[in-house]
Amino acid sequence: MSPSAVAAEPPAEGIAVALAEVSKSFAGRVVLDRLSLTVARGEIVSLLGPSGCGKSTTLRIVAGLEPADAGRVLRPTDGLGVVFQDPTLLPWATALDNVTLPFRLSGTVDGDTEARARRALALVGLEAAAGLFPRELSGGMRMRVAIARALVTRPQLLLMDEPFAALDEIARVALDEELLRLRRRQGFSVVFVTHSVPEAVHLSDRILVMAAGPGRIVAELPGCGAAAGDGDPRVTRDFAERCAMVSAALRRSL
Ligand SMILES: Nc1ncnc2c1ncn2[C@@H]1O[C@H](COP(=O)(O)OP(=O)(O)OP(=O)(O)O)[C@@H](O)[C@H]1O
Repeated sequence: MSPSAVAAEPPAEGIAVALAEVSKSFAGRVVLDRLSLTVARGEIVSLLGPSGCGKSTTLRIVAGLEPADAGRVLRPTDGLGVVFQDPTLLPWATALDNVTLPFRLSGTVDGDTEARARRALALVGLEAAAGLFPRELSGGMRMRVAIARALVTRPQLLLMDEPFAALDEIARVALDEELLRLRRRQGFSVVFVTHSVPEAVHLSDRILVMAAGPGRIVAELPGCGAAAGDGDPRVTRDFAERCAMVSAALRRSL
């Protein structure tokens, strides 16, 4: 961490993450300029914006993988789960062993570890695949293992960077539904980076549209996440209208 980097602090009650006036430069080029955002406990918030506007940098600062140069970063002190586009599973380890990895990395394996990993696999519908290796799983199943690994420690906050972008449309929508179901069940918050307007609208309670040069939030719009029920919201007129509003904000951000 550079000497000027800001340290993270725990957020206030009811808040999952807050960035206040966060700035970040790479080699003298300002990538984020006094960016502020707040995510409430249990909320799903998507970051949407043109390529290079700083979505991943924002997520990496929240994750603590990148230091901010200025501003305040408030995030949970008791761990968070991170899922990237590449599920980054260990190819030589079974699905079960991949899910136990966070405990092995932190040296906290105990008599309950395997049962917790099996429960996390069951949460994503993969209890029967515990003994399979990544090469024996489809792309969607590998991503489910990565989600189980991110959730196995029961984090309050999940950070996801285009996690379903490499999947086909059917697998992607199924995982969007899965994530909403898991959130209803476990109550975690999500910061979700995506390039897909329908995905952002489907999943999110709120959508933050970013613009580049330097990266900042230029619009905030409601998604369907909070209203998600059993039916498919993507076929409703309300869904189409929300998508049109987000697309218009995205066009204005260019
Ligand atoms: N470690 C780094 N060193 C130098 N420049 C970086 C670094 N990380 C990101 N950048 C630059 O910061 C800018 C924002 O990158 P970032 O990956 O956050 O954008 P993004 O909105 O997530 O893009 P995309 O949608 O294409 O994934 C880009 O110009 C990128 O080249």
